[in-house]
Amino acid sequence: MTEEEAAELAQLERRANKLFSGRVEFLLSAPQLKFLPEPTVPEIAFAGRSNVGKSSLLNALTGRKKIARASVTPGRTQELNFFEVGEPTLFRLVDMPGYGFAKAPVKVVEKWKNLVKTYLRGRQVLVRNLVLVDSRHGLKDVDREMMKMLDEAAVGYRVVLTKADKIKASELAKTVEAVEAEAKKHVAAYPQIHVTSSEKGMGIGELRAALLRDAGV
Ligand SMILES: Nc1nc2c(ncn2[C@@H]2O[C@H](COP(=O)(O)OP(=O)(O)OP(=O)(O)O)[C@@H](O)[C@H]2O)c(=O)[nH]1
Repeated sequence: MTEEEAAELAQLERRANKLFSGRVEFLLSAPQLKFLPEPTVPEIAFAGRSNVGKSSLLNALTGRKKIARASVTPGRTQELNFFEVGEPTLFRLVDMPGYGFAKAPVKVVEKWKNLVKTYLRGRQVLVRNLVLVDSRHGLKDVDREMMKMLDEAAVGYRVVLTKADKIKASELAKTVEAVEAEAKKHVAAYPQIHVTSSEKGMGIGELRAALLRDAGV
């Protein structure tokens, strides 16, 4: 990276930090597609297995303690939750229901697939997706299914490792390498992945800056 590029990135990060610490507001929950908000601004959606740390990451990004509910009961949310960022609203963050919950009844899984697939394929303002993956576990088949679904829907996505504080640096490096190698094989995935810890604030500034770029603001 040249000095100029580094300065530009630092400036973007400062702008992103300021924006995320400003107005971030819950807009609505959509249990069905007919409840989606008007497609007036770009949207960035968050996906991941139940308990991956999605609510915690949303809270860390927005600097709030509980804008999104962090839960101890996996697989609870079955709606798309919309949060607005900026005043006036510049873009939205969309919390998608967690997947891969082993005890979920077939009907719940079907409902999830239907809602998520249709949203991903049909939402014109959806500019980016984040696929969250637990650093300790790496990619699971359910994540690969999600990535395939995004490839097919032609929605570009970033793979984000969560809970990086929970494993040793050497283990983390191995996981990063393995996940990046796999991401390169997916047409819609960014080749570089993000490493984060909501608990320690690791990778949060960089991810905020990336989201600003994605939203084109
Ligand atoms: N050590 C550590 N723990 C984390 C981190 N992020 C989340 N956790 C913990 O992991 C558990 C699950 O986190 P959530 O943020 O509720 O996960 P979720 O993906 O929103 O879960 P669902 O609501 O089931 O979809 C909680 O006990 C969090 O405190 C992190 O960066 N580091």
